[in-house]
Amino acid sequence: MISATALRKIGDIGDGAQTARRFSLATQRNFSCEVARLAVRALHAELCLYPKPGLVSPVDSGSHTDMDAGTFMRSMFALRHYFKKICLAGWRDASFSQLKKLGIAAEAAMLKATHGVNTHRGAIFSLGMLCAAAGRARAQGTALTPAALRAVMLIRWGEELARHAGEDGSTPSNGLRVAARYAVSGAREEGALGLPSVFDVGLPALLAARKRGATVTEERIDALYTLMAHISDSNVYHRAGPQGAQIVREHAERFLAQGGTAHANWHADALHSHQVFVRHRLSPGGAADLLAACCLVQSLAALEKA
Ligand SMILES: CC(C)(COP(=O)(O)OP(=O)(O)OC[C@H]1O[C@@H](n2cnc3c(N)ncnc32)[C@H](O[C@H]2O[C@H](COP(=O)(O)OP(=O)(O)OP(=O)(O)O)[C@@H](O)[C@H]2O)[C@@H]1O)[C@@H](O)C(=O)NCCC(=O)NCCS
Ligand SMILES: Nc1ncnc2[nH]cnc12
Repeated sequence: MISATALRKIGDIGDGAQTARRFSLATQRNFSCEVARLAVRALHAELCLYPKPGLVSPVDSGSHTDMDAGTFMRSMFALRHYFKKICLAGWRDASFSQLKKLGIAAEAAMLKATHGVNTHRGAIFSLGMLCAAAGRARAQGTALTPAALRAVMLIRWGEELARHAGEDGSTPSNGLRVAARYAVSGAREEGALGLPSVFDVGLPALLAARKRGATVTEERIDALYTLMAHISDSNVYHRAGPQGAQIVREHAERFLAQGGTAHANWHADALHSHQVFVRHRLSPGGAADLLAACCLVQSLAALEKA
């Protein structure tokens, strides 16, 4: 467990209350609009990436029969106000229960837009917490670096996120059912630990690919496969149990062992995985959400440099 003092040091966090007063309402709104725009762009980038094994893209619906790229577009459109609101809430030092209310309302907006299909529940949670952390960081005059975002999230909402992970939830979810049946962790534990799969797994993979000169598509494909190899995706367990999770891990590990997108044949290999996943109805939706979260963290850091 990282101590609060160490986290403060990483985040270089100043006196939040005093710094917050220096910003006008218009500044707060403009910043929140920009963060919301980046969040929607991150979801769009994930959707457009192809070939993603078993996942929906503009090319096809992968392992899904109840949704396509249009469903995701409607969901994204419905979520844009949520990302702005949760960023502003973070700026204004909202409690976790206030953030949760926004998250629950966003889930309802998503379900209305998609006629009951869960397109982005994981993203509402992880990208929502990142938008709130970005707002809080900016209010405190803290840079939007990945380390600072994580530190701000854990310092301000870490305890409540940990409590949320231990709660049963008012309505049973696929994630809770999977956790009870297979004793695997999922989105709740990710949140409680400050999104380690984003900061310690996906983001380093994106950066490593960028460093070797990969294209944007290639760096995102590498990050997606790295996430698939590392996380317990409750969507995969829910649909196909531990055997399905084993198939996902094997494909991801093989792809990465061959060098990922640095391998000349990566596109054909990814297409092959896509076909196998569709045959088994596998869909690593949790990894897809976390990839979008990585893209958001990357663009927030770039915003800082601009
Ligand atoms: C904390 C919550 C996210 C609730 O989580 P819970 O554990 O209760 O589980 P789910 O409701 O199942 O939602 C979790 C979603 O998170 C994604 N996910 C999966 N594994 C991981 C992981 N290891 N790390 C991070 N994220 C993960 C995953 O999202 C994707 O899967 C979607 C499809 O899922 P599902 O509906 O199961 O799929 P189908 O196969 O279509 O199901 P059926 O039709 O068969 O039923 C896909 O679209 C991706 O989005 C999981 O879905 C959070 O919901 C919560 O607490 N909400 C309340 C609001 C709140 O507190 N907000 C806090 C402030 S923001
Ligand atoms: N592209 C995608 N396909 C299926 N499920 C997802 N969950 C998040 N993104 C997804």
